[in-house]
Amino acid sequence: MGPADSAPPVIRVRGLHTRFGAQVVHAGVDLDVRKGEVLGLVGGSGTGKSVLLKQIVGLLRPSAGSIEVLGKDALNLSDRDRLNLQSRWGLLFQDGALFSSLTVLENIKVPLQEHTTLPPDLIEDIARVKVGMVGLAPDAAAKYPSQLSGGMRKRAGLARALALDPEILFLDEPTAGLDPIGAAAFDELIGSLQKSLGLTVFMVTHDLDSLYAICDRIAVLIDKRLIVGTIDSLLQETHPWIKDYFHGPRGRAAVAAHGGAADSREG
Ligand SMILES: Nc1ncnc2c1ncn2[C@@H]1O[C@H](COP(=O)(O)OP(=O)(O)OP(=O)(O)O)[C@@H](O)[C@H]1O
Repeated sequence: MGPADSAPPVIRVRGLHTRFGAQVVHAGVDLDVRKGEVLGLVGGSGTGKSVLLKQIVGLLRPSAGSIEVLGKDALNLSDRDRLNLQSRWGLLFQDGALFSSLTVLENIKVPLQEHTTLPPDLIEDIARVKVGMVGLAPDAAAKYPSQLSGGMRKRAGLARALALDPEILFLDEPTAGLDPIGAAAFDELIGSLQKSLGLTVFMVTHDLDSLYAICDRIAVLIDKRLIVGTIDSLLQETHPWIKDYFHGPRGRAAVAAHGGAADSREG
């Protein structure tokens, strides 16, 4: 069931360094994201998770190192190749980042209008399919973002991220701001879309429930580098931050909710 270890990585980061003035954020980050896996990126506040995501999608440039996405050198792309690569991933930021002056349907149409030459009626049909795909009622299509709940806005943002049938889905704190039931429903939606569409998912999160529910592997940003493993392997790590994170009260609650066995490993 799990993604094959032998498949070439969809995202490959090597020797990444990031510096903002005197502040060093990353000092030798290495990462392989495998095709078809859900990788969760966690770490303390301000450790550089969002910066890493932005670097992978080309919104920020690292100080040194290499980033390959879908076999392309993401730091040295022509404008044409960049546009082409951007059409192969979907991006969902925390608040959905919808255009407030456009309806849900119009928001979903934007990437189709920007990246394809499909006729308007086909774009309309595709956008309506995406509305259904993320579990929004058909009448949500005509609403403006301000008329939606936080959960609906996230779903609309997800529909837009899926507009071009991407190979990779990037999510930054997808469940932030949702109540536990809404967050669990959103996790379930991402998990089922990932399976049915064969997506590779790269997700920055603070949500331990999300890690247990849908992540195949977890990358922990710690001491300016990444430690990558499965939940089971990370439960055995001795680094104090990782121990606190997975064995602390929230970690125990997540284990209890998802039927894991962290406590038995603590003794
Ligand atoms: N464009 C930028 N210019 C200068 N400093 C930046 C920039 N973007 C981020 N930083 C700094 O880099 C550090 C890492 O920021 P980042 O947003 O990646 O943290 P994070 O791990 O996502 O944190 P959180 O979990 O709190 O969202 C922070 O100290 C932040 O202030």
